[in-house]
Amino acid sequence: MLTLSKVFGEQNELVPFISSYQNELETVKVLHTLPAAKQQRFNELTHELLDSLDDVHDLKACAECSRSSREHGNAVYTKRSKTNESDRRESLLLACRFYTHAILQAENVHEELCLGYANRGMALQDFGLYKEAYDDCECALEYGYPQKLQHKLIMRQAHCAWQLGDVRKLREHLSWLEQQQLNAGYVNQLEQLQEQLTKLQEQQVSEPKEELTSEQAPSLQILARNHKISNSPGEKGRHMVATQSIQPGDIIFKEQTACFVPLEPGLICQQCAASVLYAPIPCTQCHQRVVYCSRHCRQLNEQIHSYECAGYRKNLFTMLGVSHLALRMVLCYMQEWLTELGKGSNVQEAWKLLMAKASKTYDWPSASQGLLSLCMMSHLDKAAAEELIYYALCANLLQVYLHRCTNFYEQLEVKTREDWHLLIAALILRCAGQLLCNGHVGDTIVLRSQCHTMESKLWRAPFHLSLGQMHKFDSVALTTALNLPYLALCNHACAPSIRLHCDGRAVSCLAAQQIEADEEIFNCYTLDYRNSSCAMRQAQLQQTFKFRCKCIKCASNKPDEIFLSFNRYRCEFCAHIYVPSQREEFKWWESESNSAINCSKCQATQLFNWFGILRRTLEFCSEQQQRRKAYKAFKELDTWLLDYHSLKLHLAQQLIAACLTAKADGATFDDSDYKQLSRILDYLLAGVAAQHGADSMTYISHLTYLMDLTAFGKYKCSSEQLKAVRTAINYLPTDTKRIFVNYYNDFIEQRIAANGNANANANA
Ligand SMILES: C[S@@+](CC[C@H](N)C(=O)[O-])C[C@H]1O[C@@H](n2cnc3c(N)ncnc32)[C@H](O)[C@@H]1O
Repeated sequence: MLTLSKVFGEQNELVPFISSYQNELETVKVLHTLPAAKQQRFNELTHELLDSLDDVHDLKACAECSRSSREHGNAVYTKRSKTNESDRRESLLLACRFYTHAILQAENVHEELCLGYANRGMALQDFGLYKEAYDDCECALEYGYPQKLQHKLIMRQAHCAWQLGDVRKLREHLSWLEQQQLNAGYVNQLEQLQEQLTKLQEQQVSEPKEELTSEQAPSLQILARNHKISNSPGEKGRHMVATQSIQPGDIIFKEQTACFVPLEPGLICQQCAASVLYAPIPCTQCHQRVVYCSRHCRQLNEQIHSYECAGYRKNLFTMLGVSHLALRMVLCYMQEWLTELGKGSNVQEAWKLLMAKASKTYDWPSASQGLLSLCMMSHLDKAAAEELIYYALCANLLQVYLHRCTNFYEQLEVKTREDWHLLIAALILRCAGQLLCNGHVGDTIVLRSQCHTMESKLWRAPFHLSLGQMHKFDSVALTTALNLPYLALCNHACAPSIRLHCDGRAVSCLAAQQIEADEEIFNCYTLDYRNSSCAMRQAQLQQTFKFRCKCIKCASNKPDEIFLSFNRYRCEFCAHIYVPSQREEFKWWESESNSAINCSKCQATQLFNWFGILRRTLEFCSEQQQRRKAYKAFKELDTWLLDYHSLKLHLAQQLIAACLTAKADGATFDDSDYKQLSRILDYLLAGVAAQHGADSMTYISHLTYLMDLTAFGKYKCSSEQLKAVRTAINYLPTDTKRIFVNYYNDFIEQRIAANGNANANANA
């Protein structure tokens, strides 16, 4: 297989040096107007690269693997207990895991796919995941489930429809079943479901209201006119300004993008960006790299995916980073941009017309997302020549990919092919340039990497965790790269005045502090002033965003005071208080390299034996004696690590997580364990609030420890903390929120009620 760097290296040598930048169209023209021999070699290289990425799987082997996984699933499912609820659940979830493997491994082998789906549907239905089970039956039918057995699946779908209260579907399936020759057992089931249908019809005098689905929701919601976009010319460009006093926590706007790519394609739904928890539905063509949370999502993404499927199959996009999102932008907004492009009689004119539209000023809140995106700024004109050529080569590669591997160009009939190739490459290049300084990354709370969603110990019922399992949702992951052109109108400050909460493709922008009328509203493009030094931020802002930050934090005479306060050590030899001299040394425990840290006064290299001692005990937290050692070692950190030291917070988190994991695995804890853990947790939460803010995703992820300890009845939770938990839950994305709300209601509410604090419900 050819590598991107090798091909780009060779192509680079064929292309003349671009000494002065004009625009994206002129840049890609350079790649299309080489002397004949060079042009031929250049094009050959692109084609060879695309060909070399073809990864054809042996379908016979896929079918065998899939069958074997399904048979394992069947063996577990058949042996499920009829009496012991927890054993039964364990078998069902394990069977589901095997069936999911079977579905993923089957690739495009329909005979295996339909059986995998049919069997997973059966296990999911038994577990109570009716929506997912219903979809699996539908998939099994789609992939050719044997006709003579189809009544089994339809009966299952009817059962799920009944459980979901879906009268229309239940009626539809029952009327199909009534036409069939069924044996006595099925006739009995049919009669029971007919009774349920009558009951449901009586209950539902009116049809249930359709929920506002993502595709109907407006892309931008300005919930209160508390801000405006200022177009004033000048160094800062457009920016967001408050038009009235905004209180902390007030919502400023909600933006939902049509354009994002999952950073973990196999775990995040390609359509709605939700975490796919239980039952992924993969595209069967692109080696499991694309999954959906439902058939509905798969259907909504069909058009876009038809242009990307081959690219995923070739694993092309992971190599291209931001250029993949740039391609998505072109795919998502092309229809809108075509109106303008189509008016030009040649490529030059078409480009000019579109760029004229891009340089105008609009009423930004009411502009469409395609128009807002078109108008986003770019700094490609300031990029170094190598950077510019790299993005141009990516754009060219994607343009050739669209032409060779998809039918994308069929919608563009208006001009000659060559024109369109130039235009599309120029548009991809332009979008990449815009995304470099306007793109966003979405984060969410996820299950720890070593845990599996279908782990039986985790769940007592669908979306209901078992007691003591909440802490497994203690990880924050960057899951999506999103284009949010309205949010992108916000300028940067190192102490932002907003905070963002992601929910799939949507982001809510809330005031992080009081913002007065006429004050500018700031986002933060880098780590904030508490988590990075001024020099680190200035370098990044200059490099990527091409400006020098003059915000209050950068302009203050001690810009790094707070950041350094999280990194103060006491010297093991002379007791002097110091911070490491090199910024790479600040988080040395996260890096592989073993660079020495020296005291700034006596220059002695620090031994950090205390670190090794604590780290070793963490591995044996199931043993009480080791835990005692760990608590003691943690206490002794006070000597060496000052205040809310980043390392001490890290170790506090590791210690609590290790202990709660040991407890979940059956270790016995006594009151002194809980006392110690509560003390460490108080320190951790206060430190994380100081470093990241009590509304940050990191803080929310640490509240999972508090939730477990409170659920055990072993943590004295203050009413402020409970309020913080309930508020935090409301900021979570819909898919995770459901799990947190259930845990709160299942375990914590009872505890509060027992302590006479009964009226707190997480669904506030
Ligand atoms: C996401 S855009 C923000 C909106 C932008 N001002 C516009 O007119 O589209 C980021 C770019 O805005 C400019 N910018 C953002 N914050 C700035 C600041 N604090 N000072 C100067 N320029 C800033 C930089 O050019 C940066 O690359």
